[in-house]
Amino acid sequence: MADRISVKICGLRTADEVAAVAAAGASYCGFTFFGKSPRCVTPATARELALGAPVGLAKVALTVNADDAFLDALTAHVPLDMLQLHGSEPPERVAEVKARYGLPVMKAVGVAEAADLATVERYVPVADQILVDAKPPKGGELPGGNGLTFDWRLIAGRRWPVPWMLAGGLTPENVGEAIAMTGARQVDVASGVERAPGVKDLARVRSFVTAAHA
Ligand SMILES: O=C(O)c1ccccc1NCC(=O)[C@H](O)[C@H](O)COP(=O)(O)O
Repeated sequence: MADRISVKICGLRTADEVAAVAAAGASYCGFTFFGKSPRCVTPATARELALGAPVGLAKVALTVNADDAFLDALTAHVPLDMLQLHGSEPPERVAEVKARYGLPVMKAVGVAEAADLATVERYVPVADQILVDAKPPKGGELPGGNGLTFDWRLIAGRRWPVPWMLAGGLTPENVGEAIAMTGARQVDVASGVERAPGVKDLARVRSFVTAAHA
């Protein structure tokens, strides 16, 4: 039997959300550290959530062009399993972060057209994982978490020599089709399982994980 699809639910803000995500069978939970995001949490809140997370649920910190001072404080304070770099960090910065903190690093890359796949290739030698996400709208406030899909046919059948996750506009309704079309073995969602910006709908979280696993 093929391995089960791994699911990451991103942008958690409460202990109830963390517990529900774990109980639903997700593999990763994400905490967002980006001031303009409705999903933003402080390191102090993330610490409490991370300390209360069940064993086996990987805790991912999402940052956007964070400097060493922020990452030093974050990693000293919050027990984390992975760093997700969601800004315009170049490959050299990904390598630097990986070496400095000794944590696996996932680099998000926005895809809107075939040419963007060359960007994915640039990160393959340095990132532990790649998050293949929709490209954010030009001039938008958020570099991710916008609920936008991209044309999944662009990556149908594509394989990279590092683990990768599919993200961007996924929902309980479309995640099965997205997996079937792209061959993704890992999926990530933020807004598609919310009832209001930054507030997870726990029934949709369960439906998403069930649909991904099906
Ligand atoms: O979720 C945010 O608010 C966010 C803010 C800044 C950078 C990235 C952000 N989210 C990134 C994620 O990991 C999302 O899960 C991914 O972009 C997909 O989001 P969505 O389309 O809403 O499922």
